[in-house]
Amino acid sequence: MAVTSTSSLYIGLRRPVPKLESFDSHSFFHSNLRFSLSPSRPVFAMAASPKFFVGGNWKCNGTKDSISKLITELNSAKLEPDVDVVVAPPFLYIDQVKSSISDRIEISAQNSWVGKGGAFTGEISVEQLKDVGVKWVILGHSERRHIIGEKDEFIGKKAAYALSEGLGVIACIGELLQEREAGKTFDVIFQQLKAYADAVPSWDNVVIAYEPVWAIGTGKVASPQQAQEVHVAVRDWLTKNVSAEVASKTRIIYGGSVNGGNSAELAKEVDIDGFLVGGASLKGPEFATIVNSVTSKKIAA
Ligand SMILES: O=C(CO)COP(=O)(O)O
Repeated sequence: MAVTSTSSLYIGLRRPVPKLESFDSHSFFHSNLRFSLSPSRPVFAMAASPKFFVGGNWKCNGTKDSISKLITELNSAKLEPDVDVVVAPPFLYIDQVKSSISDRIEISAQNSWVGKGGAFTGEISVEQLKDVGVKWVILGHSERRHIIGEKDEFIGKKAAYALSEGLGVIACIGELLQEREAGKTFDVIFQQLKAYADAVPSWDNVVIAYEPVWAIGTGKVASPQQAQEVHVAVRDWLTKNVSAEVASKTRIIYGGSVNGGNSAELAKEVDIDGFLVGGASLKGPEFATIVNSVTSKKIAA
């Protein structure tokens, strides 16, 4: 079986397995072969590992000058090749970013209109985003759900429309602190997932971003185990409600207080396929460190 430098293979085994020096709690490695101990990627589902994906969500931050400085930092950063790297500037600066950032980095929008453009004051259409070279859109972010009031069904429709026009969708899900404390984390994220699943015809261009709301902008990052537990649940939900193939192929990335100091530990978890980064994506060198945490997934034998 061919193994390329840009893909690893997961060969899942069910726990328990003997503890060896080269093991962490979820996986061990031999060259490009990846042996997963995750029940979510079982032995019979041998599949190429999804490519690591790191997005920088700049939110409503930046000026022409600060963005120009950030682009200079990103353009000179050494980024591991085996990672999809995406930045999401505010709409107003997309053109500036597109015309000055390295082709290595793709552009995402932070939102898009639910259908074709027209008389929708203040909105930006998918067609317009494509026109200026945008490849991705972040949808269902908790700040749009909880501050602006966007609902599951509306978000699902946006995702379906963006996908139908050829944009990739970074589909956010995540629970509030009180929902976690009430033991409702899985109910909430499954309901959010169902709204996407009911609307989208295909998951080919979807990256799921699990962003617990209590971890966003708070400095309280989820522990690697907390994030892994939810990512496994998401993958299991996809297996049962969409297909085993979609469950195995879809990138599930984590967001919420990710920084250059915690990304490597999080990246070791077998079901964490990358990150959606807020505050730390505004600093070029730190964002590069987070992108490069993909190396902690690859331990040469
Ligand atoms: O909301 C986020 C990314 O979309 C995460 O934000 P922080 O990394 O600032 O916590």
